[in-house]
Order: sequence, then structure tokens, then C-alpha cells
Amino acid sequence: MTIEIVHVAVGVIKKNNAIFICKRADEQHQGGLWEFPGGKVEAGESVFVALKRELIEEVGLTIHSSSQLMVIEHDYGDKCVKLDVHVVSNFSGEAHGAEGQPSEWVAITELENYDFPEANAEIIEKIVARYA
Ligand SMILES: Nc1nc2c([nH]c(=O)n2[C@@H]2O[C@H](COP(=O)(O)OP(=O)(O)OP(=O)(O)O)[C@@H](O)[C@H]2O)c(=O)[nH]1
Ligand SMILES: [Mg+2]
Repeated sequence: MTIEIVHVAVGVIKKNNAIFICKRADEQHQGGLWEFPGGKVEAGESVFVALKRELIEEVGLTIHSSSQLMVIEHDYGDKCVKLDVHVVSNFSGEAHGAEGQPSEWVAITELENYDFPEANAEIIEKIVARYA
């Protein structure tokens, strides 16, 4: 049996001491939880191009650069993901839930109070250690 690992470009959108997060729709995988915006890397696409495409679609931001924070492989049981996490602070536009999803800017010190998918714990730990 081959196990499919879904490669995901994830954007930690940072402005001063805040991060922009969105709420996943109930019907999505890990639905109802908060997330860093992003989505699947398509075949033949670079992670940066995927991130750029997803952030325009999901939060209406055009990103100009990004810097890799970490890569996390996580098995949810029903799905294996490889999260390619990038910090984005060089962007234009006003962040909003462009697909109608709830969204907000959250202080880095408050991130621990939001419910995220399991794989995100390590990301939040690293953001707090680095920027809080
Ligand atoms: N975007 C995003 N996905 C995450 C995070 N953490 C995490 O485990 N994931 C998982 O990564 C997978 C892919 O993300 P996605 O659902 O956003 O993919 P997508 O935008 O291409 O959407 P689609 O499912 O409508 O095609 C999901 O299984 C999701 O549960 C996160 O912080 N942000
Ligand atoms: Mg997405």
C-alpha cells in the first residue's frame, strides 16, 4: 500500500506582533479549527507559487517574499500531511476572509488560546519562541 502525503503550503502572516488566522469550515478536514491560511501544492508548482496563489484566494493578500520556518509531517489517521510552513511579512493588501470564513489578527502571545489542528502545536511553539 502506498501512503499519500499531501504537501501543503502554510503561511504565517505576520505584522508586528500579530498573526492573521482563519477558521476552517466545518465540512473541511480538521473543520471548525483555526488555521494559518494556505493549501495544497499542486503538481509542478513550487511552494512559494502555491502559497502565493492560496493567499490571494483565501485572504486577498499578494505576497512578495516568504521565509521557511519549518516542515512538519503529521499523520491524522485519515490523512497524512506535510506542512511547509513559511513566515510572510512582506505583502500587500488588507488581510480578510476572502472566502467568507471567520478571520482575525491575533497577538502572538494569545495564539495558545485558539484551537488549531494537532500538527500546528509545533508551529505555534516556534513562533512564540522566536517572536513573542
Ligand atoms: N491551510 C492549512 N492547512 C492545515 C493547517 N494545519 C493542518 O494540519 N492543515 C491540514 O492541511 C491540509 C490541506 O489544507 P487545505 O484544506 O487548506 O487545502 P486547500 O486550501 O488546497 O483546500 P481544499 O481542501 O478545499 O482543496 C488539510 O488536511 C488541513 O487539515 C494549517 O495551519 N493551515
Ligand atoms: Mg486552504
